Amino acid sequence: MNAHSTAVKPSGRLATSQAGSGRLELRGLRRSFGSYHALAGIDLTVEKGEFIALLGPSGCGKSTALNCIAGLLPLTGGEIRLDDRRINELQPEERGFGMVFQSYALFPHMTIRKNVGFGLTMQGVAKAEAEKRIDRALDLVRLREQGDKLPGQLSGGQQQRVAIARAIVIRPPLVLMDEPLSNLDAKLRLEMRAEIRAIHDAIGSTTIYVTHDQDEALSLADRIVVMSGGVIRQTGTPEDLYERPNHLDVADFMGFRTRIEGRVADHGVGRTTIEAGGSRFVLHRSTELAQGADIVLSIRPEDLVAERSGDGLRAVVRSSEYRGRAYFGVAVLPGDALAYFRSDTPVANGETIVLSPDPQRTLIFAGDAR
Ligand SMILES: Nc1ncnc2c1ncn2[C@@H]1O[C@H](COP(=O)(O)OP(=O)(O)OP(=O)(O)O)[C@@H](O)[C@H]1O
Repeated sequence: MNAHSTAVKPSGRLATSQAGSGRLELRGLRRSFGSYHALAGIDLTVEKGEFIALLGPSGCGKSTALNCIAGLLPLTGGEIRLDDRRINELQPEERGFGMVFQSYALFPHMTIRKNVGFGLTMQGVAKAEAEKRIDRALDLVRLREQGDKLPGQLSGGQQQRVAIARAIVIRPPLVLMDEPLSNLDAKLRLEMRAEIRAIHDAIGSTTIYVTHDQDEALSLADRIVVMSGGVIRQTGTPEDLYERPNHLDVADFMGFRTRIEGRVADHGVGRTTIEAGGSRFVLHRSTELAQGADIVLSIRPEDLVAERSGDGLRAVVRSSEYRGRAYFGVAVLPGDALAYFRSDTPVANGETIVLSPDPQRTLIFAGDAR
């Protein structure tokens, strides 16, 4: 399928055209419900052809952002621009975006072909052209043979593929997906993930994909946008987000489970002495933070290794389990903070261990980072 574009006719309605399009700009996007700010000022530019994942915990405002972009929810502030035209005032159907939701939202009494072709009928596309486009969309989702069935005769994964075909058949400048795989089992999710990216590449559209699953975001997206509390905390490539979270909320969300407050006791080149969790130990790396500065350490379980002795955080094992290759567990630090660790040998509940943070993979945030 060709990448498609839109232009605003003098009447203000969107019409399709073949010129390049799909660049989306969000400027100071706000949406409040009463005094609650679900979106507290979102700025983001999505380039044509990009695959963006909106990632964040439940309630962070992801779906609200998507619904505002789709035109399903009016803004309380800010501006949405598509290819440098303001589209705030356009109705959802005038925006012409393809949408895929967690619930497939298919018409149960219509055949798969009719479901896929529904948007084309609404657009007044001639029958012969519509049939060709339905064939192509069904080919892309590998459902050509199932066209005359009803949705109820298909599996969950197949129904979601129909929903995707329906979204892309109208050749939208932008495809919006809200947790489209949440209703599928683990194996199917993995298969569909690869298919969604392949379809995106094949049609050259711009895609915004909402998820709370970091693996999904890491594997699918060109850029990930992490939200919390109605704002964007960090935007970057999957590698940036995984390796270099720049905010504690992002770190939490990217799997840095252990969070320990402390201070920089001393530092020199390639060496930082830290007091945290009731222990004093050396991390073999430099820091730009001043001596005496309050800090928060943020560490992934695989990078906090249990030893029987040595330099690190002293803690008491609360529980542990074998996960193939290594043991993972939770230990309690003086002051009751929890540390999530890895051990290469079995550890007993109640045993005192020394947790050694990987110096290069431990994040050090200034204590007032929040
Ligand atoms: N119609 C509404 N009326 C009042 N509050 C709302 C409404 N819709 C959303 N909210 C609130 O706005 C916040 C953001 O909701 P939103 O659905 O965007 O979150 P989300 O990040 O998509 O979460 P989830 O992953 O659970 O769907 C939530 O606190 C929610 O309770």
